[in-house]
Amino acid sequence: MSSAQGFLNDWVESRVGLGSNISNSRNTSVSYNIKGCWIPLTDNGGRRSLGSREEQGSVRCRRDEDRLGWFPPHFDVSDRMARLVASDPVFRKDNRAMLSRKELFKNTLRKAAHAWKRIIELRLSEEEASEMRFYVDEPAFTDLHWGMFVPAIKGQGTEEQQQKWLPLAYKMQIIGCYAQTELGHGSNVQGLETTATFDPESDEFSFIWWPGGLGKVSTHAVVYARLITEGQEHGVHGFIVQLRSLDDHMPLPGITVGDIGMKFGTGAYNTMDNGVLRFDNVRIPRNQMLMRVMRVTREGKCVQSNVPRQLIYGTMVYVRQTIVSDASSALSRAVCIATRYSAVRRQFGPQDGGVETQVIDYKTQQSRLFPLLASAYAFRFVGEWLKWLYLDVTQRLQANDFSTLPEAHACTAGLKSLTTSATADAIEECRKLCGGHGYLSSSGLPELFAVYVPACTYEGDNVVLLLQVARFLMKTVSQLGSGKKPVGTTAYMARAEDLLQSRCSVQKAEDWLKPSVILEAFEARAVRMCVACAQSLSKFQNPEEGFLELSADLVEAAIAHCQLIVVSKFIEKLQQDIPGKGVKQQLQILCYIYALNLLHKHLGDFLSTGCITPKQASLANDHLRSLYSKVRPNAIALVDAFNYTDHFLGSVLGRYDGNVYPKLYEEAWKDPLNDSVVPDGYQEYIRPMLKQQLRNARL
Ligand SMILES: CCCCCCCCCCCCCCCCC/C=C/C(=O)SCCNC(=O)CCNC(=O)[C@H](O)C(C)(C)COP(=O)(O)OP(=O)(O)OC[C@H]1O[C@@H](n2cnc3c(N)ncnc32)[C@H](O)[C@@H]1OP(=O)(O)O
Ligand SMILES: Cc1cc2nc3c(=O)[nH]c(=O)nc-3n(C[C@H](O)[C@H](O)[C@H](O)COP(=O)(O)OP(=O)(O)OC[C@H]3O[C@@H](n4cnc5c(N)ncnc54)[C@H](O)[C@@H]3O)c2cc1C
Repeated sequence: MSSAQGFLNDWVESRVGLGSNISNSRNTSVSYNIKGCWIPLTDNGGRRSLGSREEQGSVRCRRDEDRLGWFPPHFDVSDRMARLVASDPVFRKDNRAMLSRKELFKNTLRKAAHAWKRIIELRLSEEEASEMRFYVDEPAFTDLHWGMFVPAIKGQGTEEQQQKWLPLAYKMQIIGCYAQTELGHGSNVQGLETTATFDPESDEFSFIWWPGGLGKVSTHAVVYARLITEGQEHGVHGFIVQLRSLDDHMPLPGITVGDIGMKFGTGAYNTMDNGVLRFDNVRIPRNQMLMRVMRVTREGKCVQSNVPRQLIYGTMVYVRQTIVSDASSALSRAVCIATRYSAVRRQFGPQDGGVETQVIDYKTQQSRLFPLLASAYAFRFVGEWLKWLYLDVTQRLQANDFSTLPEAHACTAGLKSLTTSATADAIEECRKLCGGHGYLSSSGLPELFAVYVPACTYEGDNVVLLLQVARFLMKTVSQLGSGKKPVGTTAYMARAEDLLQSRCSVQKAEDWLKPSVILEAFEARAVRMCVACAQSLSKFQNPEEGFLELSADLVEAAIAHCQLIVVSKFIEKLQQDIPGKGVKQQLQILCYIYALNLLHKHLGDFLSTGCITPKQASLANDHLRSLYSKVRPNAIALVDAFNYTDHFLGSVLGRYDGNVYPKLYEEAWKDPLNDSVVPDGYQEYIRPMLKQQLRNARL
């Protein structure tokens, strides 16, 4: 169930918004707030001086009373929380790269405690608290507590277990993590070696285990282990295990726990205490096994409930869905920095010695940057749709309708994989788009990359997840002749026969402006790649062997299917009423850029499957180029629309006021190396070397 349910219900009697001390005003040349983001379309050719906000025109900001479609975050909430965080010195983050791991981690604890205090003081709603966590912008143990520990108990615990554990978790009287991965097993959950053996004599389990989880904070964990009762194995299940004393935080007997050490980058994900945990005959009461899927009786008998055992993986489905929306946020942030800086940066220029050219005006810059801008919007829309799909499946599960679970699994797995891979690559591309200054820590991009890139691995390695999508697609294809009609995101496969034959109708570049033409090209490509894989698979006597042999092609087919989902949800979004002068038109342009850029990048697929001809590919490319010119005048407005504060962006290059160079200079002097003019070590190392050379020279 969504974390939107029951949150803090036990202790917050009424939910009130923030007090009036937090400014909600913002002057800008605006027209429309779409899904919590703001599109202030400019009328000055997009070349706003990047001056202070007060210098911008002050057309009244239109609120999103008539919000559209799937569940957009409230703009007001988001804006208020961003400002609340930005104005609070405890949430300062510009010094992260300079801190030692211990200082960094302690500072994270301080921020988490302060955030919790503010949440209580201000009686924040769940939505507000969640936005606050977003703007604090620092991975912390609380993410796992709220994001995985609580959902695991909600999804896999019985009513009775929920009543016992959730109030404690909601009040943070216990802090939990999600301990599933072992030293030797992450992707292969069924291969976990940790065992939970039921001992009917004492009514307790014993564990031996090695997890990745929270190394320094959690008092409890949901631990995944293979259940053994009466000498028989019953698959992997979740168990609530207390790790540390609630009095002095010392590990309980039989438990060895600690941090796994520094990870990629400075700052970045090192604010998180990923941990190592060893159990040595730890015993827990029987009723601490999460028993919604399977119950163990007092006698040690296993009783299967009517819910599918895949529900044990339910927490991962929930988190994968949130990761898709997070991808849009991380990507929009990098794109905002790169776009603003590209408008400030000038290189080369007219031969007559006039002002140099803004690098954003180079077609190469546009062809690298604008597809990323389009992707940020595309991922936002698909993320909102996925949230809807997730809520829908959870409601169905409650009514014992499990029919849409496989699709929900395939969509969350596939879109998590697609969007995180694209976002990680995009952040790195944005760094390069900012030239040398992008490599500076103060650009904000190196840390953003370092903190973001593990999203390609956690919650399921991206390739492993695409193979899950491929499995689902092969099943769908194999059922095509059986009368079972594919539905939801695979509904297009019902038209497989037509799509296998269809010919793209494009004759001139503008024909690529028809959503139906784009959709059909993506559908035909996906269906043809899936059917080709299915045909190759059918040649193997052993399907599992075939699956392994063809896995690289299957991954490509899964990507084609997932890209189709993103394109189709973008197009669907545009079929809705979108108020605001010119907004829909801008989004349409971004939609075409998203789709045609994918087509260009994956031309091999489209050509080799015969979906389009080389001539049509060339027309698509011509059209793509012309679309970049249409985005250019509004590029700054389209990134201002994300409404990120300078605090959140954490980037000198992405500053709203465009005052990049003086601030870069200022920032450089803040480095501890510049605390003294002559560096520490001069006397020991530099001086003797120089003197030696002097002596040698004299000789
Ligand atoms: C007060 C403040 C409030 C603030 C609020 C704060 C909110 C916080 C927001 C949340 C932020 C969260 C941050 C998260 C940080 C991330 C930290 C990272 C955590 C982790 O990484 S946890 C560990 C994750 N581990 C994995 O993902 C492992 C990946 N492996 C697997 O998922 C599986 O093993 C597998 C899917 C790859 C294969 O499994 P298995 O071998 O069992 O499966 P089969 O291939 O045999 O398939 C069996 C059938 O089951 C179906 N299936 C598989 N998975 C699922 C699923 N998840 N759901 C439904 N069905 C599933 C398969 O499709 C098969 O079906 P079939 O019909 O039989 O073919
Ligand atoms: C920052 C971070 C935070 C994490 N937080 C948590 C947490 O809170 N709780 C938790 O339990 N875990 C956590 N994890 C662990 C994470 O979930 C796993 O690392 C992840 O699921 C990948 O599993 P693995 O490490 O076993 O990779 P592996 O499966 O060993 O992957 C290694 C390579 O093998 C390939 N591969 C694996 N299987 C196949 C296959 N069947 N076919 C083709 N290729 C394959 C992969 O594509 C990859 O290239 C975290 C990890 C990171 C990096």
